[in-house]
Amino acid sequence: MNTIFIDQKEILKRYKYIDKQTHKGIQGHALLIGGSYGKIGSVCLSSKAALKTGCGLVTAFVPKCGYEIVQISIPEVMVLTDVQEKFISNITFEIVPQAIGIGPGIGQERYTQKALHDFLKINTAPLVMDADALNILSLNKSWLSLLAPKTIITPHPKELERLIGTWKSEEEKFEKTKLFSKQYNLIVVMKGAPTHTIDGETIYENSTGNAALATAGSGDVLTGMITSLLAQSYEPVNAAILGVYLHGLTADIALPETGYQSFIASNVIENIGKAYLTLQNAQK
Ligand SMILES: NC(=O)C1=CN([C@@H]2O[C@H](COP(=O)(O)OP(=O)(O)OC[C@H]3O[C@@H](n4cnc5c(N)ncnc54)[C@H](OP(=O)(O)O)[C@@H]3O)[C@@H](O)[C@H]2O)[C@@H](O)CC1
Ligand SMILES: Nc1ncnc2c1ncn2[C@@H]1O[C@H](COP(=O)(O)OP(=O)(O)O)[C@@H](O)[C@H]1O
Ligand SMILES: [Mg+2]
Repeated sequence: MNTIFIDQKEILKRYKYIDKQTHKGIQGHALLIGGSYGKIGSVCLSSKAALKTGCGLVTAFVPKCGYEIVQISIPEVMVLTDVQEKFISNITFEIVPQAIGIGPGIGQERYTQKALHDFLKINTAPLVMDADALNILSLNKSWLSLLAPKTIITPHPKELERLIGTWKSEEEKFEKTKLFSKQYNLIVVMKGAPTHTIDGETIYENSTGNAALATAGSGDVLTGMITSLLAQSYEPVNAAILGVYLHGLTADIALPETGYQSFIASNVIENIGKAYLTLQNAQK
């Protein structure tokens, strides 16, 4: 098996410094599409995480009921709304994002499924798919062929099972996921403890993170972080690997202060800066 252990040394090979002359227009524009009535928090978490991971602009596309929630909870984020009040039914926008993350909290309404299908048919931006976007794909497996090469998917074990079916051993899980990655030319972020990112035959095993991450919304945050890195022009596989590494590192940094139990997804976002600083300090 071709497994690469992703530690700080491997990350420093991939991490890109900020150009002193940069501006928000070239730092990348990320679009996060998600949320439904009662789950607007997920897209708030993804959007804020995207900003804190360094892209220049973030727009959230949410159902109408999410408009004020996103505007008030994260004023830095721009908001576009669907025509429907409680769920997404028609994904249209005039902005040109450098990357899109779709799925957190989006639900599986029939109209949302159709909206996802129509979106996949026309989308050309680098894409991260998570949560209910993956569950919708599991219900409509023929749509997998609509995904552009190197689309990143970020399933937790249950979402992965819905996509590839059950496995009897860890070995079988890896074999089936590699086959799936090759069949559809996808990058699969197999979330777990630890998380493995699979790109065809290559497995990248992450070295950061701990059980404090077992908390609502921590995956939604990861989606925003990887989308942000994609928007900043990281190659998809490097966006996935670096996003997973920084995400885990936030929990390692926060653990002495929060303990396992009181760490929440917002603490991931709060500690992204410190996680980045470990990389900058290591290169001095
Ligand atoms: N504030 C908000 O708006 C939030 C909104 N959110 C949004 O809600 C939507 C539904 O997402 P979801 O992941 O909660 O539901 P679902 O896909 O049924 O999976 C749950 C089942 O999967 C399993 N499982 C999970 N992890 C596992 C592991 N590591 N290892 C093993 N098994 C694991 C476990 O199954 P069990 O073991 O119980 O059989 C568990 O019961 C989605 O759109 C999301 O973005 C949430 O992010 C929360 C915050
Ligand atoms: N025990 C654990 N150790 C390390 N990481 C974990 C652990 N439990 C969960 N995580 C991480 O937390 C995140 C959970 O994602 P997910 O299940 O999608 O959460 P949500 O949908 O609530 O946002 C993943 O990145 C996963 O790897
Ligand atoms: Mg999730």
